[in-house]
Parts: sequence; structure tokens; C-alpha cells
Amino acid sequence: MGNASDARPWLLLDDLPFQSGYAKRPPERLAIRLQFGVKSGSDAEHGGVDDMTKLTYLNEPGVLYNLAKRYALNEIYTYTGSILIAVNPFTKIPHLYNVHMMEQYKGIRFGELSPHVFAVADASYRAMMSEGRSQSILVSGESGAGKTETTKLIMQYLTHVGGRAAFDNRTVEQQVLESNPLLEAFGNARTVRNDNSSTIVSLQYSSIIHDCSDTSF
Ligand SMILES: Nc1ncnc2c1ncn2[C@@H]1O[C@H](COP(=O)(O)OP(=O)(O)OP(=O)(O)O)[C@@H](O)[C@H]1O
Repeated sequence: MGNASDARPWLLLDDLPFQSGYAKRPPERLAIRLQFGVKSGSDAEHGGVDDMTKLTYLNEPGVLYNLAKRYALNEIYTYTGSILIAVNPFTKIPHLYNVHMMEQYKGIRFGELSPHVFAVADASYRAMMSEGRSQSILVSGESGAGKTETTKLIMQYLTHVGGRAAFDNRTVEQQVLESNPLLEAFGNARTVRNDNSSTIVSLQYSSIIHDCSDTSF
């Protein structure tokens, strides 16, 4: 919690919305003084909203509360306009990334279905096809946030919608995804934040996506 007089972390108390306050830890008990409360809009009370711009109160505690509500329902993705926020589940949610899901997001209008990394990849792919220009997807977050996994999912989606058979009867999808272990073997290392930290190879992934879009779409 840090210095009680300076630190004002957002606290989740029981089922209340996040509130700004600070904690004092006397030997036997924890006393929490709330700085001020946050009214949660009725929208955030029923599992949260899928786009943060729909929040009645668009402030930090409101955003955290909304993400926590959705996370509790395994809804790890949330939009803020055209930006996708992903909360790392640290567990496999297989139905979220199967072929059926990729097919669902194919060509869909952005925002029509639940927030998903495939929706972002699809919007980027469509823009590239219609404008005839390269597109960039920025994947940002602290170490262990899930950037590498997210990048792999984007690659998986792009190769699914745009890949076609290549050499040795292996699809572009197979070739690109098969290169991951090799890149990770050279560039990854265990850190205190992430068993498979891959900061070194992040830029290489970017260029693979770029190359892939140049040759196969
Ligand atoms: N969408 C996801 N579903 C399930 N687990 C995930 C997901 N995203 C990340 N993870 C888990 O979190 C771990 C860390 O993710 P990842 O390696 O992608 O983080 P990172 O942001 O790339 O970290 P670094 O910057 O250190 O390389 C993964 O090994 C995986 O176990």
C-alpha cells in the first residue's frame, strides 16, 4: 500500500465499486478509510458494459470496476471505442479462440459482436484489403500482460482469413505459427513477471505479420 498519506490505491471492498482510499495496518486490524465513493451506473451492475465509452461515469474506478465485473464472467475483452482492452486470464479459455470463433468474426462490422482480439485483427485485415495499404496493430502492456499471446492470436486469425496453401502442402498459417517456438527459443527468458518473457522477439513478430500480409493476402 506504500505510504498511507501519499498512496491512494483503488480498493475493491466486498462487492462495492472501486473506491479511492488508503489503508492503515495496525497490528491486529485493518482499517480502511475511504476517500470518496463511486456511483456505479446501472449499466455496470449487470455484468458491466462491453464498451467503456458507454459507462455512465467514465473515471478510473468506474473503468476498473467494469473490467473486474466482466473478468468475473470470463469476459476478458472490453472495448474503449476502437481500442481493445484485454485482461490476462492466466488460464485457457479454449472456446474463445477456436475456428468457429474465427469464422464468426470474419467480415463482421466492428462492435457488432462481443469485444475480441479477432475483431481487431479482422478490422485491420479489411482495412488493408480495401485501402491497399499496410496496417499496424499496437499491442501494449506490462511484462506478463499477454502481448505475445495476443500477437499469436492475431497471427492465427490473419493466417486463417488470408492464408493459402504454400510449399510442402503446408499453409501459411502452419509456417508462421511453427516459427514461434524457434523465435521464443532464441529470444525468450524467464523473468520474475513471466516464465516465458519475450520482449526481445516482439519486433520480429511484427515484421512477420507484415511479411505475411505482403505475400499471402
Ligand atoms: N489470452 C490468454 N489466454 C490465456 N492465457 C494467457 C493469455 N494471454 C496471456 N496468457 C498467459 O500469460 C502468460 C504471459 O503472457 P505473455 O508471454 O504473452 O506476456 P507478455 O506481455 O508478452 O510478456 P513479456 O513482455 O514479458 O514478453 C502466458 O504464458 C500465458 O500463460
